[in-house]
Parts: sequence; C-alpha cells; structure tokens
Amino acid sequence: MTPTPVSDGLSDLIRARVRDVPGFPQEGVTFRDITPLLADGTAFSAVIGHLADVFSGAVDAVAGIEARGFLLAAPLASVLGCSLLTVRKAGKLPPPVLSADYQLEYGSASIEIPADALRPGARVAVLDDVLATGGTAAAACALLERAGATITGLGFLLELGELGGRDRLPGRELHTLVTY
Ligand SMILES: O=P(O)(O)OC[C@H]1O[C@H](OP(=O)(O)OP(=O)(O)O)[C@H](O)[C@@H]1O
Ligand SMILES: Nc1ncnc2[nH]cnc12
Repeated sequence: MTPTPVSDGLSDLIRARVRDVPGFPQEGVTFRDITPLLADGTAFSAVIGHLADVFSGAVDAVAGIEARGFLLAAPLASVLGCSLLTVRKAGKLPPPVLSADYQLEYGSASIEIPADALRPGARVAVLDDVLATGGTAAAACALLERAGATITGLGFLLELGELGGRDRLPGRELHTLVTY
C-alpha cells in the first residue's frame, strides 16, 4: 500500500467536525460523534479520497463493520471499483454464516459474514470509523481470515489511543486519519 501521510489540513478538518460527547453512552466514556463530519460533503469526500489513496491497487474487497464502518467502506469500494463486504451484527444475515464474539468499550457483541463471502486469498481492507479497544477490528480480521481473506490493512477515521486498540492488532498494517 502507498504510505500516505494525512495532511495537517485534513487532520484539522476532521478534528473540527468530530463532536465530543462526555458521558455517552455511559458514564466514563467520551463518545466521538462523526455525524457533523458526515454532514460536511467536502470533509467526507476528503476522507474517502485519502483512504482511496491508501488502498488503491492493493485490495480486491473492502469490508465495512456494521454500522458506522459501512459509511466509509461503501463509498471507498465504489471509488476503488472493488467488492464491498458487509461485516454484520449477529442475526441480520441468513445462514450459512461465520461468526465471532468480541468485547466492546461499553458491552459485548457478535459479528457475522456469509460463509461463502470470499474467494481464498482475496485481499481485503477492513474499514471502521473508530479504533477503540480493538476488539471489534480484531474479531473482524479473525472472521475474514477464517473465510479465506488476506488482510491487506485496516483503515479507521479515528483512533482512541489511550484504549490500546493497536495492541490487539499486532503485525497488522493500520491507517488511522486522526488519533485522540
Ligand atoms: O475498538 P472497539 O472497542 O471494538 O470499538 C470500536 C467499535 O465500536 C463502535 O461500534 P458500535 O459497536 O458502537 O456500533 P455502531 O457502529 O453500530 O454504532 C465503532 O463503530 C467500532 O465498530
Ligand atoms: N468513544 C467512542 N466514541 C465513538 N465510537 C466508539 N466506539 C467505541 N468507543 C467509541
């Protein structure tokens, strides 16, 4: 993949458009709300353009993690002209599925993909809005690898550094646009 530094302008724009909400969804958590960024077409296009530069020519599929990961993965797959794969919360997909359980910063959950989602060796980029504890992304990578994927790298709009998500993803190529 192309090493693609995030420009100061893009980094500043993202920070300006992310709203911090202390105490949501529970005491002790500061929620990073990306909806103002999504509402700014210039900022959102710049984010997708940056991710396209990072993953251009390096992937066969982009996997987005439900729900907010879809918001990045779908436009990115469209720009790259590659497959879009949706990694869904449990119970949404018809069988046969592959599943993985994981812990969140505020709860636990399961994700699923269709059992025949990928051809063996497919090069996959995993996309999500936030890297927090890394549990979701680690589970998604494990699940996709069970389905035959080669994980090219992971892309995140935001990384919450103090939650140590990187440590759950050793040896993975991580691309985060802004770190808090
Ligand atoms: O690094 P982690 O600690 O695993 O947390 C990151 C995940 O948490 C959020 O999803 P959430 O499960 O809140 O779902 P949503 O996208 O449907 O809002 C976020 O969109 C990531 O998927
Ligand atoms: N603090 C946070 N803000 C937004 N999304 C999150 N996903 C996990 N932790 C989060």
